[in-house]
Formats: sequence, C-alpha cells, structure tokens
Amino acid sequence: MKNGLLIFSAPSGSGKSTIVNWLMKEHPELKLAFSISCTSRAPRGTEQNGVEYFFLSPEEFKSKIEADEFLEYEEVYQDRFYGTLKSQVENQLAKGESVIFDVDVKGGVNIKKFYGERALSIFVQPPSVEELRRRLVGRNTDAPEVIEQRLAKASYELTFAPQFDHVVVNDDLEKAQQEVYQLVKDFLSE
Ligand SMILES: Nc1ncnc2c1ncn2[C@@H]1O[C@H](COP(=O)(O)OP(=O)(O)OP(=O)(O)O)[C@@H](O)[C@H]1O
Ligand SMILES: Nc1nc2c(ncn2[C@@H]2O[C@H](COP(=O)(O)O)[C@@H](O)[C@H]2O)c(=O)[nH]1
Repeated sequence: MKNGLLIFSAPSGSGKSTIVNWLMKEHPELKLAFSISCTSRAPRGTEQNGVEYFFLSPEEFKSKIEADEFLEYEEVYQDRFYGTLKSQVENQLAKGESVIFDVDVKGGVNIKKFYGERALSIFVQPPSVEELRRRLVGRNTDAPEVIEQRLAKASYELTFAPQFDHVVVNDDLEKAQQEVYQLVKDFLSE
C-alpha cells in the first residue's frame, strides 16, 4: 500500500470531521496521520492545542505567513485564519504515513493542485443547507452568530464540488463512511 494525501473539504457542518475521525479510528491499517492545522480561532469544547489544531494568536499566525511556513492558508471566516504547515505534511509523509486533511474548499483545491496525483480530494456534500443548520445547532459548539456566518458561506462553497476528485453525499452517515473507506482504500492500493 502506498502513502498519499487525502483531502476532505465541505461547508461547515457537512460532517467531514465525523467521517475523518471514524476513518482514522476504525481503519488503523491505512496508517493515516491527521494534518494538524494552525488556527487563530479559540479552542472550542474539549479541543486541545496540538491535537485538533495548533492554536495561535493572530500575531503568531501572521509571523508564520511572513516566514513562508504554510503550504496554504485561508482567512476562512472574518479574522479567523487557518493554515497547513509545510513541515507538518513533509514530516508525516517522510514517516511513510498517509496524511489526512480537513480543510476548507479553497485549501482543498490548493493542496490538490500542489500534490497532483499523490493526492485524493473528496468533497463531503450535505443533503441541504437546512440540514447544515440543524447539524450546526445540534453540535452545540458555536454561538448563533458564528453559525449564521458559516451558513452564509455554504451555498458559495457548494459550487466548489466539481473541482474535487469525488463527491460523497453525507445523508446516511454509515453509507457515506463506507463510500469514503472504499475510495481511500482503492486510492492507496493503486
Ligand atoms: N450523516 C449525518 N447525519 C446527521 N448528523 C450528522 C451526520 N454527519 C455528521 N453529523 C453531525 O453533524 C455535526 C457536524 O459534523 P462535523 O463536526 O463532523 O462537521 P464538519 O464538516 O467537520 O464541520 P466544521 O467544518 O465546522 O468543523 C456533528 O454534530 C455530527 O455529529
Ligand atoms: N484552508 C484551510 N482550511 C482549514 C484548515 N484547517 C481547518 N480548516 C477549515 O476551516 C473551517 C472551520 O473549521 P472549524 O474547526 O473552526 O470548524 C473548516 O471548513 C475546516 O475544514 C487549514 O489548514 N486550511
């Protein structure tokens, strides 16, 4: 089995973190390493520095941009930066692991462009924007104004789907997880 890059993108609330976490937990044989991004947003819920994200101040984030440390970065929401460190990805690939990304749609397209055939990009499509709202409210991790900010971007983000290698509709979670597993297994077995 080869090692490669597995990119998951979607509007907020589509379920990409749920699917990525399931894949990593249920399929250790795939040797997947999560690409821990940097963000200038505050931790939410039980999130820990160095596990879900490296939590940086806006100044720390900007100094890494100036030092050209990012493979890609985006201001995904106003004043909230997210970025993938070159060093993270290259260290994980050098260990022979496959690197799995949970990034916004622009980040996903950029990482795929950079790595080409070494990367598999998957767009996780929600059944509808109304369902996204239900999921974000149900997740209970974001303030109402943050949820509105995320939903306001969702229709635009959905237009990025054709730029991905595959679109997986996440309506029935179990079905979506199995579909993703098959795509990843086939890609890493090529
Ligand atoms: N198929 C599904 N049906 C119903 N609920 C789901 C489904 N998939 C995920 N969820 C729930 O929807 C919520 C959002 O999922 P998740 O956090 O994985 O989304 P996300 O795309 O990673 O969002 P973000 O970009 O904000 O991190 C969670 O509470 C999750 O349990
Ligand atoms: N372009 C990038 N987008 C990223 C990165 N890490 C995460 N993200 C995306 O940001 C939004 C919001 O995430 P949340 O944790 O605040 O809910 C979501 O779409 C993530 O996929 C990154 O390194 N680059």
